[in-house]
Amino acid sequence: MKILVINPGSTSTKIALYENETATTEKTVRHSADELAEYQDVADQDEYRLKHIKETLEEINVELEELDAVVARGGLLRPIPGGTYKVTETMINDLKQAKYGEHASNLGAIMADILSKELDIPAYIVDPVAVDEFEDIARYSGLPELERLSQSHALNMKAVARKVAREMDRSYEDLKLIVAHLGSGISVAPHYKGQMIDVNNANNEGPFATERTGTLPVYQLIQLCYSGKYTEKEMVERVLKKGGVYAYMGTKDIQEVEEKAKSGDEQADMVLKAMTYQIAKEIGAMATVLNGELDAIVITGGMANSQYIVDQIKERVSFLGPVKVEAGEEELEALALGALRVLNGEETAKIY
Ligand SMILES: Nc1ncnc2c1ncn2[C@@H]1O[C@H](COP(=O)(O)OP(=O)(O)O)[C@@H](O)[C@H]1O
Ligand SMILES: CCCC(=O)OP(=O)(O)O
Repeated sequence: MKILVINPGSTSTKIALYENETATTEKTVRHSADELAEYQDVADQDEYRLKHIKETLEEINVELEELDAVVARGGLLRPIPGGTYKVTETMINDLKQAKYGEHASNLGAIMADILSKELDIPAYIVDPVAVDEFEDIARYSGLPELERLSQSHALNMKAVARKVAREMDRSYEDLKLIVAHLGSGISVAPHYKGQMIDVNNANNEGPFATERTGTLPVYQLIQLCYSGKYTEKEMVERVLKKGGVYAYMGTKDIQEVEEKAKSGDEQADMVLKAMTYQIAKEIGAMATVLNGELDAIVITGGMANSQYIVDQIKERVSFLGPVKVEAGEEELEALALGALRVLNGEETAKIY
């Protein structure tokens, strides 16, 4: 089985070719803020990103016709259980309208659908960002009409949690973990015996991140919304794409900010310290969801590559339990294996 794996992130498109369980190629195409700024909506980037995917296949001498299936990271859909889903028209309609929000992962199913129709092969998504395993108590926000939504890095958090469980010689379904994914957005989730029973919404709650504000002071936010300074679209962009580290430092490159901090830039140092302070606070809050009983805290995602960032978080949370670092992400493999389970008949694809 030759499976094309597509993972569209906020700043990159990760592409892999799998031959059964083995990755024969993995490539990350980085997209600059200027390139992406040309597109009004996330869904408009489909042809631009597909061009990069097709060029990658050409570089490795793979004809499109050789592919047996395509699998992609799933986006902001209605809240659904985890698993592998067939890409369907209903799913595509919700994603194109951004019915549950704008996010780069919405492009996964959209691009997989185009290729699936072009090549007459099946298309799937696995553990999309909309995976919802909340306990009901976690759904309360404080206003009945605003229910909290589970929108997170579910795919990577679950894949990494399983990996850590294997390393601990335990089963994921036996463990109590807090997993913090530090990417363009940040998710901090308590995993209780294989279920992600709470998580800050990585789009608009919790710590500020590379490009996102996270939780904001709500009264001041209302005042800003009604100040006449910004349209609704501009406010959404400010919260999702132009907030967080970017708003303070004018860059989404955390390595650049770290270098500045290390060379004595006080603003850079404070911004990183404030972000790691908020991440540690969120981990502390999630520890209460597990009544303080946890087997490990797992730090993962792109920013987990930074010892500087990891050390600052560890300093504040180590008292809660052992901290394990799984830098980067396991998303491409998790996607490929999710598709393979369906292609091999071990699992039936769910319908959205
Ligand atoms: N070595 C590193 N040190 C610090 N930050 C890093 C490093 N590598 C990647 N990052 C940061 O990680 C973030 C991207 O993480 P990733 O998990 O790939 O996210 P996404 O898929 O959400 O774009 C970016 O903000 C990037 O600057
Ligand atoms: C919306 C949740 C997923 C998320 O934030 O992903 P990125 O960090 O890749 O933007």
